Amino acid sequence: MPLDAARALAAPPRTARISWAVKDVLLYHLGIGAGHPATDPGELRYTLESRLHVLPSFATVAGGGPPGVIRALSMPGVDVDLARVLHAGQSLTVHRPLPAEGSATTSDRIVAVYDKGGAALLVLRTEAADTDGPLWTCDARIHVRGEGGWGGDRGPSTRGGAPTGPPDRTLGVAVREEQALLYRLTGDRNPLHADTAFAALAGFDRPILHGLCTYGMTLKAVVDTLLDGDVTRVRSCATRFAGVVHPGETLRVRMWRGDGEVTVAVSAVDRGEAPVLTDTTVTHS
Ligand SMILES: CCCCCCC[C@@H](O)CC(=O)SCCNC(=O)CCNC(=O)[C@H](O)C(C)(C)COP(=O)(O)OP(=O)(O)OC[C@H]1O[C@@H](n2cnc3c(N)ncnc32)[C@H](O)[C@@H]1OP(=O)(O)O
Repeated sequence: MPLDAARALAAPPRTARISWAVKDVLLYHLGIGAGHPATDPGELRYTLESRLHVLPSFATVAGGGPPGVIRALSMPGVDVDLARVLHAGQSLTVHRPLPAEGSATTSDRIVAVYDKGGAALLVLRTEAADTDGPLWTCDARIHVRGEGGWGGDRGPSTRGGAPTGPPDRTLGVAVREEQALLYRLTGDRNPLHADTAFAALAGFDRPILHGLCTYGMTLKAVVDTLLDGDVTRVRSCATRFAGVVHPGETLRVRMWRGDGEVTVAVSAVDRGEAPVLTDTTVTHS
């Protein structure tokens, strides 16, 4: 059976040792569009080792990618076809600022399996710690088309939305044509993001962008626009991947300030403002 919810939930956590270097952080920042436009000197904090700050979303790729992507999809009780998988949501809590180089022990396990009828929704939790204590906790929500309908728990029912009032800040963010090809070098080599033939198997007419790439681009937009470029102020970032992003298109990032948090909505400008990220919140100091 490709998906056995009880077995997946009962499986013990998997642990791994990961490490990363300055070069990995620089590559990640390029992968999410840092340095664009190249004329902005502030971008050097993402692209020059002597001024390097680590965007907390680097946690989602530290050590060569989420201890998942393909590995997450082949654990006890989970053996699903990659062409049926979409990233549906992501949350990250950083327990302290990420160092530009380091090593950690990660532990990951499936913490929920929801039966959405036509699909299953898996929640994969990853916790990372080093010798000084916890570093980050991530939850990835993974949508598996065609795997629902076993009569299991449907889970929470949330419909994507955004605040109704005018945003405090709005930013246009260009996604480069080669963005997915660059981003995949950070670890997620899912052919969905590079190979037109594979994208067709998943029901798309061309490769789509990694959800975690849009996630990083959005967090960077918030940090640069509302947090004075200070990556250490970020505490958490949660989002729902409500619609696909195509390399080469322009995104509109709308931000609403709250008390210690920013609510964000991202849409595709040239597709009638189709929602891309909804239910997005960045908490900060
Ligand atoms: C660490 C491991 C990481 C693994 C990553 C995987 C590998 C990567 O390479 C893959 C990718 O990056 S894919 C690219 C990024 N993702 C996308 O582009 C997906 C865009 N979203 C969609 O297409 C649809 O929203 C879609 C298809 C996701 C859902 O659309 P619909 O079927 O129309 O569903 P909808 O009606 O919106 O919702 C159905 C039920 O599911 C719940 N739900 C959906 N997203 C959720 C989320 N993020 N969190 C919680 N619940 C969520 C809905 O609430 C709904 O529940 P119910 O029916 O009970 O109300």
